[in-house]
Amino acid sequence: AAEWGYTKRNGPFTWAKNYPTAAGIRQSPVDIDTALATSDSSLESKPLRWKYVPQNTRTIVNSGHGWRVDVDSEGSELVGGPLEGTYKLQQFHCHWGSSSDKGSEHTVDGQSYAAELHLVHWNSSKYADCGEAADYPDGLTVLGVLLKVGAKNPELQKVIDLIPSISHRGEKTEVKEAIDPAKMLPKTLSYWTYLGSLTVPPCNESVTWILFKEPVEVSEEQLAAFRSLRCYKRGEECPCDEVDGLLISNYRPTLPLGTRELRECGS
Ligand SMILES: NS(=O)(=O)c1ccc(C(=O)NCc2cccc(F)c2F)cc1
Ligand SMILES: [Zn+2]
Repeated sequence: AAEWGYTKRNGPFTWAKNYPTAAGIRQSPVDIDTALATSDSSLESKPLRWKYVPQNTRTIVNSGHGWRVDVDSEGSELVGGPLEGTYKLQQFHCHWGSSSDKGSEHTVDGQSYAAELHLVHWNSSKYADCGEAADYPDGLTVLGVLLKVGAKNPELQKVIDLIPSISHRGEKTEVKEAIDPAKMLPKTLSYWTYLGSLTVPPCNESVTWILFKEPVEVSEEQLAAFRSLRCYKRGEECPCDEVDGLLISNYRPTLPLGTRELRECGS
């Protein structure tokens, strides 16, 4: 079957054909209607806490759907807030648009941001690895960070510097200069949280979403670098009808929150 992607032919509105879960009732992303959010004292009482090991960021790969930094989960942990048990960092990646007026996956009161960073964690208290965890409703937690145009982001610059060496799908390279995921998080830790899914096929409904309220800055040049990735393999012709196979946009439009609860912690 034609590989899923973000063009008319293989984009988000076609995914349910090969991935029926994509048509489920616990899908992500969603629009955060701030008026609907309920503040929850139990969230306030258990602060979200994380520990990352910068030296454990191993490789960066062009997945064909964007860049992804794979991490050695050992030594990392995410606890507290809405979470039960301990979650370990598996990878982080980004979503963006063809221009900086769009590109985030979650929107806030209908407003899109220029991009969105996802730090993907799996429940190591209950499951053996990320792949197994992805099959359970409490298996994964993704920390989402909204990115807006502004100053150059020094930590993300370490990713940008590696993009030329992973220009085509399937290419990967060692991350030599340690990238500290903690440095890519906003200063204030207020967040919204709800139960959702992977935002790409197979769209497993196994993600506790934690989306920070405060956006983090990234420069136009850095966003342009993201869009220079290609969605096809070196030596192959471009399959996608995207402008010469450039990955100019890789965000899924929002799905209905439905009857799901949206909670918030912090102002
Ligand atoms: N954008 S996001 O943050 O919601 C997101 C997070 C994780 C993954 C992932 O792990 N995919 C690989 C994967 C893992 C387990 C099972 C699978 F089928 C699978 F494709 C994809 C998207
Ligand atoms: Zn993502």
